[in-house]
Amino acid sequence: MNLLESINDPAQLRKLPPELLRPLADELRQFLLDSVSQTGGHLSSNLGTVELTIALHYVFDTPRDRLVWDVGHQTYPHKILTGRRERMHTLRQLGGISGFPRRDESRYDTFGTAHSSTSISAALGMAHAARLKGEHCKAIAVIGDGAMSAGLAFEALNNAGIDEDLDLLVVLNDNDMSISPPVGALNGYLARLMSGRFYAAARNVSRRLPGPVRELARRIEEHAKGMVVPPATLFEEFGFHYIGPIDGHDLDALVPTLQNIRDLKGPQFLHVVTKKGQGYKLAEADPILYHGTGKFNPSVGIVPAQSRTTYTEVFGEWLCDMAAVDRRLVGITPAMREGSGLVRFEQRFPERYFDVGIAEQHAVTFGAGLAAEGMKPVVAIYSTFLQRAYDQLIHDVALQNLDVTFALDRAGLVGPDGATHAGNYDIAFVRCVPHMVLMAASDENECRRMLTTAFHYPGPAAVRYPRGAGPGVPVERELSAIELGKAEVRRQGKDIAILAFGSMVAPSLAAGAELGATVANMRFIKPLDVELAVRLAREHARVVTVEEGSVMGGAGAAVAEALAAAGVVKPLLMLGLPDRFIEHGDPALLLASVGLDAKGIAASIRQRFGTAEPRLVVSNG
Ligand SMILES: Cc1ncc(C[n+]2csc(CCOP(=O)(O)OP(=O)(O)O)c2C)c(N)n1
Ligand SMILES: CC(=O)[C@@H](O)[C@H](O)COP(=O)(O)O
Ligand SMILES: [Mg+2]
Repeated sequence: MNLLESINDPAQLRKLPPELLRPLADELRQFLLDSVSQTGGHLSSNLGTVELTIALHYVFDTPRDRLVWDVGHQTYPHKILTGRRERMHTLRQLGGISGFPRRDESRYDTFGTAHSSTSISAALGMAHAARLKGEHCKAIAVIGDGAMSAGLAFEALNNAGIDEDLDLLVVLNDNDMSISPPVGALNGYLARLMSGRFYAAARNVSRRLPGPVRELARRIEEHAKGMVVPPATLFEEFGFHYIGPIDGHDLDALVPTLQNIRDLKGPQFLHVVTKKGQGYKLAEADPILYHGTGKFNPSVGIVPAQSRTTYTEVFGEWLCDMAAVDRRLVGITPAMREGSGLVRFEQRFPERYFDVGIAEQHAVTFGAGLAAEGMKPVVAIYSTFLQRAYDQLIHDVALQNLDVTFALDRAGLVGPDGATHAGNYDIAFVRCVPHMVLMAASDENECRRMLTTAFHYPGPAAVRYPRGAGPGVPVERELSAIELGKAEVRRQGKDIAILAFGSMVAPSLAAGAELGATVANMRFIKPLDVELAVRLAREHARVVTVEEGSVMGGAGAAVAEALAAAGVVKPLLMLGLPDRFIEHGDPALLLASVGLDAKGIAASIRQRFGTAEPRLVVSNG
């Protein structure tokens, strides 16, 4: 019998006898592997949550009971069991289902996520809402050990445990991994809990467990008699009833434990131990490689392919080169060692490498502290995750004019991760901060030079660059800087001046060639090359700005402000990302869909300036 195909809704799952849950888990895991190997996606974490997902939907009355996933990259089993099995082949593709929970995708997705450590706060809000509305349901947050390391999670714990009547369950899915190995004292603490708490765990749940499990628990309890009762856990000190750790792949332990907890009142904390990559040997052996995958053949595994140099690799190499010549350089990542290109740096300069955990706010202020003492920190951070640390950027770094370099990876559209991970706002939110320097790299070599420029600049400076490869420009070995605030004209034309920023220089050059327009690589968003912008505006009948970032408040707006301040009134077309969230999909298709490929740029210019009389046009795409 194909069990999985018979489940289109958790209500159907709940009708299964418990002995069919194991075969269901095996089918689900196989389906998951087949499916993700054909679409790409977050594999290891999902292989690890198969049993936990089944048990949660089996025991709780979802969606009446609110299941809130943290990060949401481990929700494929949840998607499969909640009516989206047949759409899994569309995962993370244009028009397909998202790789993360989405409220508009399913009523089982109670809270949209993808940035980490929000689940306890959101579930707490839901638990309070239920009580205020007089509804009876449980709010359940499922959070990983990596996500648990963030301040936000602890803010929520701190707030939740004081309320003894709250119908809240926090499930800690502890697989002893973040994307890379977890860091910090919490990780050590969880490991100690795992080694020392089995007796307490068994004692806590044994009284209401079914036959065989109760017997096992009784034997453990018996065996442990005479042991010193361990002190209260950290989570108990926060006001939670702590249960665990239990084996998160053992349905015979998970289901009765959850059934037991279901009937308990007050904040509950269940510590579940799982294995990242469970059930697929290759992923178990290398959960980092299989954290996020492209398409691959499951019987062979991921085969490293020759590909073009990425901006991330350019950064990683620059960091090592600069660290070799300047001992003050310190590299900081908030839990994104692989994604941000710091693997080699850690190997070569371990004493100057800091993975601070999923803690963007701390990463930035930690950098500020280092800079305050004369070190030269480089904070490697995805544009989207810098959003988490905006106050730290302003209050701790910029306000004190501290010498921190920001390497802003994944600037612009990122593709399959979609709107949650798109780095669309950094231009708008960084350029308005005093003291900040902000550059956008138009090719790989310029990226290296800009990083050197930012590093030598004696204040806060950021370089933004996109996900993946650039135009393929060879990268020099020297560490040469660019003159601060100086743009360059890359193509001389007439009538139209295109002022392009970063990744939009290459398509603008192609559009400029088609239209006979002048094209400038503006390089700096701040300080803007006002002199060149004004001169080009004066010399041309029409001005166009192009950026891979939000048009509102973006680089085009900076040009508009500069022209207005200089009293230059010219028809101005501002191209960039529109005032809406852009979904997941192939990055090239996404850029084309918002008119930011060469064809789209040329078409927009023709469409807006196709009239005989130039007119002032401000477009938000
Ligand atoms: C605010 C934020 N920072 C960084 C990330 C990138 N990220 C996604 S998953 C992940 C690791 C999460 O570890 P854990 O919660 O233990 O889940 P696991 O991957 O082990 O299943 C990280 C760092 C993110 N999504 N959000
Ligand atoms: C879930 C999450 O936040 C990360 O795993 C992210 O998907 C990584 O993105 P990149 O693939 O761009 O490194
Ligand atoms: Mg983990």
